[in-house]
Amino acid sequence: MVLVLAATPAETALLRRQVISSATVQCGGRELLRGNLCGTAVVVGHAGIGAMLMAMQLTRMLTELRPAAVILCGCGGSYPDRGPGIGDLALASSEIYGDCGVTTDSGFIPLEQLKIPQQSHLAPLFQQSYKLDTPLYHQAVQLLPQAYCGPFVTVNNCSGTPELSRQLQRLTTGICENMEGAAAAQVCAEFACPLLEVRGISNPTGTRADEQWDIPLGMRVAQEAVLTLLQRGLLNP
Ligand SMILES: O=C(O)c1cccc(C(=O)CC[C@H]2O[C@@H](n3cnc4c(=O)[nH]cnc43)[C@H](O)[C@@H]2O)c1
Repeated sequence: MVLVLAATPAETALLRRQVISSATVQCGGRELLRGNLCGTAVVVGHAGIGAMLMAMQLTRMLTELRPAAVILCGCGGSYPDRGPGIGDLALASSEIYGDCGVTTDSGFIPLEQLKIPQQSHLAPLFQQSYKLDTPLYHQAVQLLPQAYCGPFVTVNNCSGTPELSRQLQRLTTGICENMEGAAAAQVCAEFACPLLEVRGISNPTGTRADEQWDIPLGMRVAQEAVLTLLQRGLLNP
């Protein structure tokens, strides 16, 4: 079974309409949809917005459901001057915590570079980025040749100004900003569960101008990509 996961229900509405032989299952007091999507056994669920809710809900789901893999889908922002534009599809080769660290007069210091003692036998090590270039990712790259592929950046503080946007792009070389991916990658790494992250671009980062945002389009593009992947035999070669 594959767990198809998004932050919000709007990001799976199209997928849920296509699930057949469906039944509702409970996880942590929330409803998930179990069934068959394009010939693949799936559970479709939602974590809520942001890294904390993603970590909490995904931990529950992996513990209770034990999926063979997770596909995280949703909308995301694209950094200026690089890669995808609105309505394009993006696949994550890695996930980076973009704003975990310290902002100083001389720039941003990633948390991983601070001299905080960590003891892995007592607590999990903090890791700034997670590689997602697994066999699942490489299969998806082949099945979705139109997709932009590269690092994704997860933030709590979204880049609503051109300055912050450019800074994050320069520091990370990311192609897509979001609020959940690195947390999903961290939890999946802990559980040794393969993760694929697929996002449709809903907006450029650095602007809040309404005419530059199309959230329904970003959500649709990501879901259509999930359908294409399953129809083309991802996980069922
Ligand atoms: O109102 C704003 O200026 C604003 C800026 C960034 C994001 C939001 C959201 O409400 C997005 C929440 C939701 O969508 C994903 N998402 C979509 N675009 C972005 C983005 O440019 N930066 C970060 N996250 C984005 C995100 O994964 C959340 O689930 C509002």
